[in-house]
Amino acid sequence: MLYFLVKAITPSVTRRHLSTTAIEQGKKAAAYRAVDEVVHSSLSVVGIGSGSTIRYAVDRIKDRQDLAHVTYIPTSFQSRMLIQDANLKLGNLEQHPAIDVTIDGADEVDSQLNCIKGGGACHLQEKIIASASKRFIIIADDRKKSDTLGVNWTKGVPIEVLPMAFSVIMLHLKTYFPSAAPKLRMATEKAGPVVTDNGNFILDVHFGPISSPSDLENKLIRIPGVIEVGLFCNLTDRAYFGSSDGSIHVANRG
Ligand SMILES: O=C[C@H](O)[C@H](O)[C@H](O)COP(=O)(O)O
Repeated sequence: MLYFLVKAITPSVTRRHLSTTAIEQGKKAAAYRAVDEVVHSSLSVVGIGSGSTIRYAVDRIKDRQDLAHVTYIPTSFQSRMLIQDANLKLGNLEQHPAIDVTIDGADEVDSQLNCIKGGGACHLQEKIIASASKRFIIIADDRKKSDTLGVNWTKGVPIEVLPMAFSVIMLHLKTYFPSAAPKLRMATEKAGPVVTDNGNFILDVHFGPISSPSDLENKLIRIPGVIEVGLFCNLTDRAYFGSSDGSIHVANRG
């Protein structure tokens, strides 16, 4: 009996383990290459994104003695902790409103390098830091590459909203986009909704394939109470997509 049980369980466990490892290898390869190519010792201020991929970029940066003088600007609580734990110089936007380069992850990236971001609810600060950066670089495993936003990332576009406005915004969204099914993002280890680093709520909204991300972004940002939309249009200069075999696809904005 035990033999059959072990036999039945083993293959799926192994497959899941392998695929997670493969994804992590892709993230790491993209992050290492991006740091090696874009974070030069001539830079003074570097923005650090949020999420799981950026951890590898910080790992690579902390091993570089020639980057010890650089000040790093975080995009979230998580990113601030990463900078501090790596003993890198932590800065803020008040002191450094102009950033040389920012590296960040993404949930989906289209062929024009427009992105969906905010899977970790960090897109408000990320977009502010991206807008303050001379160069904005995306790192991701190759699952994130897509022809059209909304196809690979099926959790919806994250929208950060003022808490007192969330139900009004949901009503507006249902009126303007009847099939969008906006959902208030709920926390998993806390009762109630996810509360962002800025004290706001997140709505995840399904628009299907997004043919014109910047038109959609412009419509959504005009809804009163919407603070930021997780669509990053015309911001990314270059994207590094890593595969499990270590190969990397580099895409530049045309
Ligand atoms: O809110 C989170 C950020 O936008 C992340 O950069 C994005 O979700 C990608 O995260 P990961 O590197 O974990 O895929």
